[in-house]
Amino acid sequence: MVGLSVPAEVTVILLDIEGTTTPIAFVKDILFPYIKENVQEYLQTHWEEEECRQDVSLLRKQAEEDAHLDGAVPIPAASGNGVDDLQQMIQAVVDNVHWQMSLDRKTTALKQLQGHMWRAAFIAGHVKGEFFADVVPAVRKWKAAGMKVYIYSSGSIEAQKLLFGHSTEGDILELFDGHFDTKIGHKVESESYRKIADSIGCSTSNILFLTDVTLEASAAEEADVHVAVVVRPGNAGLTDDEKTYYRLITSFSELRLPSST
Ligand SMILES: CSCCC(=O)C(=O)COP(=O)(O)O
Ligand SMILES: [Mg+2]
Repeated sequence: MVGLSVPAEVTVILLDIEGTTTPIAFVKDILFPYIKENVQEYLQTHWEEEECRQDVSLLRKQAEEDAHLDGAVPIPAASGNGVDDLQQMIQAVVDNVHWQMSLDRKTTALKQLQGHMWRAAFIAGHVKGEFFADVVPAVRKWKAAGMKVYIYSSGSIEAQKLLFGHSTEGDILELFDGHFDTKIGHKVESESYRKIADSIGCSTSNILFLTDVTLEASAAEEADVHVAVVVRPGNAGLTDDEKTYYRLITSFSELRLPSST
């Protein structure tokens, strides 16, 4: 039979976003350029607001942790010395954000700011979440079959909700039972998957995780989570060993649930 049989013990499907539900091109060509082009103006406009202050404070803490990295951009503490000081500080934050994005870093600090910046664009309808054509029909089918479906992405939970709540398919947030981001842990660490299972109230072996990134698949597998690697147009290529080792799917429609014929 064509497709991938989902083990009978699986009751939860956990989905990555970029490269799994959503083309990498949408994130890299639409969402990320929006941040790079607008971060300076965003900081100028929102600097005094509490949410923005917290974002900057988290970025500053991250910059301190990153100080040992090649090319790291520090964010000085505020000295309160007037307009020049403020402009220098904003510039440092802009440079830090650009530096982190040039490395496609998945820090909680960067992802939190990005989520806040995308909010206006999604709500105004300037940006709409995009999904591969098989995604929404498959998720509906899984839900009808009694599966729980969760999202686990490096994108902040707030950004995830914007993507699914303001999409080309309308508001499809109701299809998901919950969301996880890097606040629970990084996707390449197996402990994150144990914490996710605890939070859902199931065993790790009840979860099937779908992702495009083999490092994430490997971390999940180490925690006894079932995994399948999703191969989509525009995704990074896999080595021959990875192609042999992992169960691969090119569409969610290839998954065969235990009760499916
Ligand atoms: C609106 S979700 C933003 C996606 C994002 O910022 C990201 O880093 C995606 O990473 P993923 O873990 O989904 O591959
Ligand atoms: Mg991904």
